[in-house]
Amino acid sequence: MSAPLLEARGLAKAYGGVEAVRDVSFTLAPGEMLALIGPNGAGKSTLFAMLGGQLRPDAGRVLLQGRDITRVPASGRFALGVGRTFQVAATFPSLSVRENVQTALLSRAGELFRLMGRADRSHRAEADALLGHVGLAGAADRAAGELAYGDVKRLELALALGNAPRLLLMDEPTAGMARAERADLMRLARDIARDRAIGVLFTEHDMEAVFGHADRILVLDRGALIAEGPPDAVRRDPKVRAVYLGEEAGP
Ligand SMILES: Nc1ncnc2c1ncn2[C@@H]1O[C@H](COP(=O)(O)OP(=O)(O)OP(=O)(O)O)[C@@H](O)[C@H]1O
Repeated sequence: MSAPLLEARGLAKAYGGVEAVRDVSFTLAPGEMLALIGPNGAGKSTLFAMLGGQLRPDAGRVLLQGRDITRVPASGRFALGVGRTFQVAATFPSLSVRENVQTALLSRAGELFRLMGRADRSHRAEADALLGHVGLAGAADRAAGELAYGDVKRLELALALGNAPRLLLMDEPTAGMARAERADLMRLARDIARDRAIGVLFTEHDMEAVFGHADRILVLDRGALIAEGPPDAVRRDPKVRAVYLGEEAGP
């Protein structure tokens, strides 16, 4: 059997006396949408940062297609095909939508230093193809700063795809979006994950986005993984229900 796309083995991290993440293990397959949920303070951000390379675990391993990347920093993981989107979108507002994607493509190719005067020509066809994938073909010439928020999130997805990731880490992809836009973005991410065999791990507070669009869900509580499985099984799980009982965002 080939190695999973991503494997976490016994990850742990403590801040002083607070065990933020305790012995967490899971795998992620190519093309799979895996959600990471849990109440406030459960350890989601800490786990996410260990997978992205922003934080070194106290114990445990992170493997990408069987390769141990535990000690590889974020920049090195990016080069190995680990992409990331952020809660607050990172775009250049004064550049056009197309130029934003061209810039990401140039930076992948290590050509950023030659950017001046070239962005208008370089990687134009590839940028337009990516914008087509995320439904922004009609907005290519607009300044990124003029986009509606939902479209900024689509642009961010196009920027992440510019690096041809194998694994995409999405931190609260639908934060701040209207309900209808949220479903659209999640569908888009899911289609892209399947079409390109990209494994997607996302944290999310919006339970509709999670239970409607994840193939599988990991549930953290006080640093420990208390449940893992497809949405229906996780929704019925008594441990999960107990954790979310009385919480507004309960599944
Ligand atoms: N830099 C830090 N120093 C000390 N304690 C921290 C630090 N970061 C997180 N913690 C603690 O670690 C635990 C896990 O926090 P973490 O932010 O990973 O949870 P979370 O699930 O992402 O929470 P939220 O949903 O509120 O963002 C919490 O008890 C938190 O207070």
